[in-house]
Amino acid sequence: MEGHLVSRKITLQEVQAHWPSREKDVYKGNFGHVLLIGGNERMGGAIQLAANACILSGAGLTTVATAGSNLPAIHSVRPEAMVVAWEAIEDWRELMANKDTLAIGPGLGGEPSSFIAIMKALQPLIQEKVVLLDADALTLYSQFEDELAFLSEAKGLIFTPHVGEWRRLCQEKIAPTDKEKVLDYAQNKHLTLVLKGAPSQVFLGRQGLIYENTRGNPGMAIGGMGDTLTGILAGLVGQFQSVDSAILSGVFLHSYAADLIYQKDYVVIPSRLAASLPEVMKNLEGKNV
Ligand SMILES: NC(=O)C1=CN([C@@H]2O[C@H](COP(=O)(O)OP(=O)(O)OC[C@H]3O[C@@H](n4cnc5c(N)ncnc54)[C@H](O)[C@@H]3O)[C@@H](O)[C@H]2O)[C@@H](O)CC1
Ligand SMILES: Nc1ncnc2c1ncn2[C@@H]1O[C@H](COP(=O)(O)OP(=O)(O)O)[C@@H](O)[C@H]1O
Repeated sequence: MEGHLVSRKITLQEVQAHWPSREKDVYKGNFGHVLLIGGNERMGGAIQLAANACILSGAGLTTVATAGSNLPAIHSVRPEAMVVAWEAIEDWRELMANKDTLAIGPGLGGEPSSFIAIMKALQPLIQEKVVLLDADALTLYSQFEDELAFLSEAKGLIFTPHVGEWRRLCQEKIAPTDKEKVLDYAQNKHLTLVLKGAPSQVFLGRQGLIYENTRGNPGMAIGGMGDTLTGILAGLVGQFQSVDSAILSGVFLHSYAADLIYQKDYVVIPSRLAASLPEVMKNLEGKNV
């Protein structure tokens, strides 16, 4: 039956109540090292947007693995990022070993062999990692689902499809409005599923819960907005007590920051949204220093 399950709401009050404050003596190692993988020669902007949002949402350290041609652009826009050209990577496992969160997909392109090589390198490390698949990585996942079943053993597994990617993921078998079946899908795969839309829904497969976002606006209908969400989510994972609270808070933060811009602007430019994050997060923390 469609729409049978009741969703909880992700509200400003709830997000504010659980927003973490930074202790006085923290250092970058307390907030996670994120590895972002994506950005082929044509879509370097996608991984750049993700890296920008990841850093500006407070990740302790951010490393980007991308096509070599993207390195100068990323360095010049976000010197805080460490950047590795994927042509030069001889051992993906070594690169992944000291990273806590891996986000794969923005601008990756659809070429299967390098994706499978990355996934094979990840397999022995899977239980220590939080893994987020987005964009082209979701399309590739839908083609190699059986080989990638090991992903369910990850410390945290997050998929962030828009409706087009969702259709591919479920082989057109589950309507995005059929919450019961979407939750079943997330539960079977031990997955936190962010089904992006207006509004976005979050299916917490490991807890059997569904949340609906209460923010977002039509100014967000612009390329790069999902890449920005991926950066925010990856950036928050190392800053929250649990993966699920980071994802719920991140989905809210993304659209809340967009709503603040939409009050004045007709369209919400993704890099502008990212630039506003440190201040918006400070207000969500709500603690006077
Ligand atoms: N600056 C850049 O380099 C950018 C790169 N991008 C990258 O472009 C690649 C392809 O992503 P796309 O999403 O464009 O293409 P996809 O082919 O993955 O998805 C688009 C298809 O899904 C359908 N669809 C149905 N509902 C949809 C919805 N609510 N939102 C979006 N599509 C919906 C569309 O009609 C279309 O057929 C990704 O790697 C992405 O990261 C984009 O994010 C745009 C910006
Ligand atoms: N009309 C809208 N109302 C609310 N949120 C929207 C609207 N349009 C887009 N969004 C949000 O913007 C983001 C778009 O993501 P996506 O389609 O993956 O972008 P891209 O692939 O170009 O980076 C999602 O988080 C989605 O929820």
